[in-house]
Amino acid sequence: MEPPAISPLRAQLNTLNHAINEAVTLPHVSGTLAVSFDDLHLFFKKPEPGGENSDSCHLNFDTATDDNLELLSRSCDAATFGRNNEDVLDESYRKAGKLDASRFSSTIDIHRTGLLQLIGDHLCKNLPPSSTIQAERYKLNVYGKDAFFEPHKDTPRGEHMFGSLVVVFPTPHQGGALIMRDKGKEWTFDSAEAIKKHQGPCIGYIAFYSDVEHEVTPVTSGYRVTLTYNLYSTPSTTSHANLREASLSCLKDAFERVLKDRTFLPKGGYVGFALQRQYPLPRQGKYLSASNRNLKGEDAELMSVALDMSLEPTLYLWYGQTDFDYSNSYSRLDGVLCNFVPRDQPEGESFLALLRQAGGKTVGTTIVQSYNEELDMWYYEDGDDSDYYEYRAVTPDMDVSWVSQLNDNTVAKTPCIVYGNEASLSHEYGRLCMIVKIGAYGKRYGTSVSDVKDSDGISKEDDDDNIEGNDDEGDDDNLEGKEEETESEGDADDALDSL
Ligand SMILES: O=C(O)CCC(=O)C(=O)O
Ligand SMILES: [Fe+2]
Repeated sequence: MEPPAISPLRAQLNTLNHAINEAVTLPHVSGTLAVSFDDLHLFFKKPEPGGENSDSCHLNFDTATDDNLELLSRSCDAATFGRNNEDVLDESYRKAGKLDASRFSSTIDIHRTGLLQLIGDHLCKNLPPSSTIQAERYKLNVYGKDAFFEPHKDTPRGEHMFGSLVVVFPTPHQGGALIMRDKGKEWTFDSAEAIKKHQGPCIGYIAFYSDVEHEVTPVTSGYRVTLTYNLYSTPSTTSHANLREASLSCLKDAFERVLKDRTFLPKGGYVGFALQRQYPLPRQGKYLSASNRNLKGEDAELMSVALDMSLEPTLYLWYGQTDFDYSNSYSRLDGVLCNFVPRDQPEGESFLALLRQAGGKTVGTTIVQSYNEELDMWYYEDGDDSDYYEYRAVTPDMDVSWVSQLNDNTVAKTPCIVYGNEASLSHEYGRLCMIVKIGAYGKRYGTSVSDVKDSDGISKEDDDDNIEGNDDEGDDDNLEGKEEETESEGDADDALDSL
């Protein structure tokens, strides 16, 4: 059977989706960096059976002997990792030694090496020039023969943590490559080889978004010593993007083409994008940060383009509804959009009802019809052949046309067992979506946000109740930065308290 014709709306949404996929940026950066001999000193505490009065030892990574490194290795504790909310010691998953930050001192000053600018140029292109990146020293890891670390994602330690940095010291070794996997792609950084080729004192480095899965392959000889850092970006208070025009233009062109097309949502509406990367969420009961400038890679580009075009992009957590109760009605609610992180589901209560009570917006998907020539009929792309516009007993707060779909039942949490490098603290990864408000044809592009609000063809009711544009100058606690919303903020707070 011939594949069914794609509806004009789906074709337009696909144009945007392709442009986003084209905008993909590498989620990591790696290489070697020349440093001075003086940057390579390490002081560490040798363990004493009794504890406290342990001797201090010293080595320089440029000249360290096997004996020096063996002593360092013996001074380490066995490295644990996070499995859900527990720190676990399991040598079938992670075999390595580690020293906590309080047990060693290194002379390398990462903020002085120029490495953070380089990382920022690759991973935080959207940050305004005034923003800075901070590297928080985390742990020293020592991998002897056969040591390794199985695939995991680094545990998020705050909303503004965007990445991880691994510095590899120049000790002779083989194996211990770092492999990263992301969206079906794989990259390997063999720091041992890279360092071998470098003349003079150097370090190997690799920085990546911390939601990128990574592993360390077994070391086959020598000692591999790494220093890890958590990377944070400061929330910015200046106007949005600093993206290079070249990388933006493709996505912007696609947006412009679609918006100029009079058949694309002629009366206006909402368009949804599943964000490509995962982000640390604030703790339960807190509002999502308005720090949408801390988005990563292609998500940052999408946000920048939408802001640039005055499209009122807003970030939400999406809770999908999968268990429809058709016996009750023909209602078709696809899910709820929340700008807060809900508390856990109390037993026996309807989670979606609670989300709604707390201020979540119920969402239906705009029906996209396609024509099948062979059968000479129109059908609904999502396979639902009931005409739910007629039967929909519960009207969703809004209909969204999805450019890219979020499908999981609940997407606020990384599903199943979470392997991290530390037991989860107050943050966990969540998937977000961005909803963009599109004005009616003739009033959508080049109009200011306030023009769009008043006359975009979206019903007044929608304007009042639904998505309010995020105040981009908002601070961490999102709604506190939203001046117009004091009433609903209070409501939402009360409702959250009752969760
Ligand atoms: O030592 C390394 O190369 C990576 C360590 C790591 O992935 C971690 O500590 O989370
Ligand atoms: Fe890691």
